[in-house]
Amino acid sequence: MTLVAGVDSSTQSTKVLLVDAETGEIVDSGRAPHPDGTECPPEAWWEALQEAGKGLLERAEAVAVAGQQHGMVALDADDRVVRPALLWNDTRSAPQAERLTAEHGGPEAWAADTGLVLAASFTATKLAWMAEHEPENAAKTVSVMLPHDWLTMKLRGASAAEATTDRSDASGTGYWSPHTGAYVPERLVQAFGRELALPRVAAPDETVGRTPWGAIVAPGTGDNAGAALGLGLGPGDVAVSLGTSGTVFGVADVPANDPTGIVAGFADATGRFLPLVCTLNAARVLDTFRTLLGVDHAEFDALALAAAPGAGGLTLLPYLDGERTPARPNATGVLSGLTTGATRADLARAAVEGMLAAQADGLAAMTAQGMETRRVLLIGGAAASQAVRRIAPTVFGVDVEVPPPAEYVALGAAKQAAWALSGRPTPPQWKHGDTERLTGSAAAGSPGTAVEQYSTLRDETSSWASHR
Ligand SMILES: Nc1ncnc2c1ncn2[C@@H]1O[C@H](COP(=O)(O)OP(=O)(O)O)[C@@H](O)[C@H]1O
Ligand SMILES: O=C(CO)[C@@H](O)[C@H](O)COP(=O)(O)O
Repeated sequence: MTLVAGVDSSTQSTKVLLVDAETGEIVDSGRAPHPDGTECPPEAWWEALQEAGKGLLERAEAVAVAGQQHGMVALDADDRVVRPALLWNDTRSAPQAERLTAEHGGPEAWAADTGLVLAASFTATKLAWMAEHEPENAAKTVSVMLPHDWLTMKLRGASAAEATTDRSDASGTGYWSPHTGAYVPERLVQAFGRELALPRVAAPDETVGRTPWGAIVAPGTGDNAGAALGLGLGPGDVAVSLGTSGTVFGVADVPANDPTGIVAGFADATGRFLPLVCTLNAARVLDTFRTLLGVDHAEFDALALAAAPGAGGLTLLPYLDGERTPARPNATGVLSGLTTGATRADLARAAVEGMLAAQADGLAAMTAQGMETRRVLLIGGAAASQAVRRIAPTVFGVDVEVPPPAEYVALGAAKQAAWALSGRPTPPQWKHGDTERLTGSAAAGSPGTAVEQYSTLRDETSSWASHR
């Protein structure tokens, strides 16, 4: 049996899958946690990769790394990390996002040039923040790359000069064009004040190097593009991924061009495109309320499912760690409609409904961008929640399909590794088990539903100074 390994270096942990290259059957897996926080020394990801991949990686004939998008890994002339990586969910560069947008052509020009309207998540704004706030670190920086680029370089034992990235992760920087497939050096200079060495953008199925044990290394990819590849998304398929981030995405033949900035014009891992909406708050919203209620996952689900739809009028605006969609980087959560009649069950239900309603906004934005939605697939850590599965169709107003539980990002990375190893023109078509289909009754947005409660509160709070 030919084995390949797929790595998902995501926000909270590293997951490694060892997979049969022919069938996609998962033979073995490992996992290791990452430190908490919105900045992280890249060495911690490398240690987690060693731990999660112990006894697995050396058995693989090909390896690929998918990773959390956008994180700024800045390196000096000796390829040493200059400062802890600023992650996609770090909102400190929101003022730089606003300034760069205003000073250099406005949202339309950025969307046309880079597929993105700048938000604090994107790498360009993090570079601008470092240039403004840490001039000594900025002066030392000679190259910049993304988490999966850095890990891929480490796996190959390569130097920064030899480093590679892929289209999907390059498309989340703010200095790469999905239209031309090339970097846009002027945008990088506008952000950082000067040029920097950037990783070469490899072809989707390229072999970019070898590991010390002789396995081939594929280019890797951003985590959402990894999930799209792992799921084998086709026309009309839209994935909703509930990890630290909540993401709504599908594959397309042309890049999105959304001057409102809600839908990002990313590229995918196969040569196509990946329109995507991202919220900063998803699985951790449930973690926070679960901890406050002092219950485990199963007890939390039972509570949420015991409450009536609408949670007795209790409504959560789930922007606990600031928010990207809508663009409220300094926002905090808001709980509205609290009465003496509120129950623990209402509180759990409000958390689930508020988190899902924010994703419903993402689905609506994808439709507004012309993305056809024939099937909604629910994945990510919080898709394991029975409450999320049962409540999602009622909040989204459409049936939801849950694929068999798996780490689809790591599976996508493994599929890319198998593709590079095979030398074939297209990725392997691995079969998954059957999806579970869940049906809801309430239509999204109709009066009295969670979406209506959420959107009213969302709009009412838009004028709050703390939410602008
Ligand atoms: N049964 C469950 N119910 C709700 N949330 C869950 C459940 N199992 C795991 N999670 C949550 O999923 C999250 C991790 O998901 P994951 O997709 O790996 O995140 P990330 O990709 O951001 O690292 C954690 O916040 C965890 O608490
Ligand atoms: O910023 C984005 C997408 O634009 C996030 O989706 C990150 O890529 C992190 O993903 P998770 O670790 O939450 O899966």
